[in-house]
Amino acid sequence: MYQSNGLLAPVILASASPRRKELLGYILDDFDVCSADIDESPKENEKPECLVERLAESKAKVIAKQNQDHIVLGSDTIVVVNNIILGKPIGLEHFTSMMGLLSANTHEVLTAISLVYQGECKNCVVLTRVAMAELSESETLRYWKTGEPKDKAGGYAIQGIGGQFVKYIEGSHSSVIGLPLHETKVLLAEYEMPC
Ligand SMILES: Cc1cn([C@H]2C[C@H](O)[C@@H](COP(=O)(O)OP(=O)(O)OP(=O)(O)O)O2)c(=O)[nH]c1=O
Repeated sequence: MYQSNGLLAPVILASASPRRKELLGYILDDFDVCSADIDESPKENEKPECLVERLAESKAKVIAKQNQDHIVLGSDTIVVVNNIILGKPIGLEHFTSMMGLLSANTHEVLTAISLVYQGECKNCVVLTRVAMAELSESETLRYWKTGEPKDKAGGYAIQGIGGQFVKYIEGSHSSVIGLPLHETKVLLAEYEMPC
């Protein structure tokens, strides 16, 4: 069968994130999207890199179960600061405490990608360091009211209003937004059709 992406099988992005869909569109001509609902809570004493990889793989596996003839891509992003894992803020209080940890500090953003095809998994975890400026209480409240923080790991979006709080990054910008483009391209290339 001819594949427009030049891969062995069609691709499904196992995600509800519009940002991941947009990013994957930069490297693939054609793919389907299907959101994978999984329990994202960490296990006791689970290391951040293990958690993020497990979640990306779980998302891919849930969708792969019904789509054995597709390459399924799952991804997950978490923020880690002072050894504390930050997911998405569940309310203003939670968000304020997150910003307290991130303000005038450096944190890590971990994004895992997982490709599942015919029962086989290929995973990759990408780490990016982000240095944040100091945020005042009023700035924090104003930012919360924009609505941007609520569906973002660590409560901010580097690609949006939150970009003004980022002093510098070391690593992959696309990974912070949710899908490391270079690493995704490299992993997908392992499924290229032979010429
Ligand atoms: C730090 C940061 C995170 N994010 C986003 C990326 C992820 O979409 C989100 C983290 O939540 P995830 O649970 O990784 O992903 P999701 O719930 O958005 O989508 P799905 O599980 O269906 O794939 O935070 C940004 O968009 N910008 C940022 O600067």
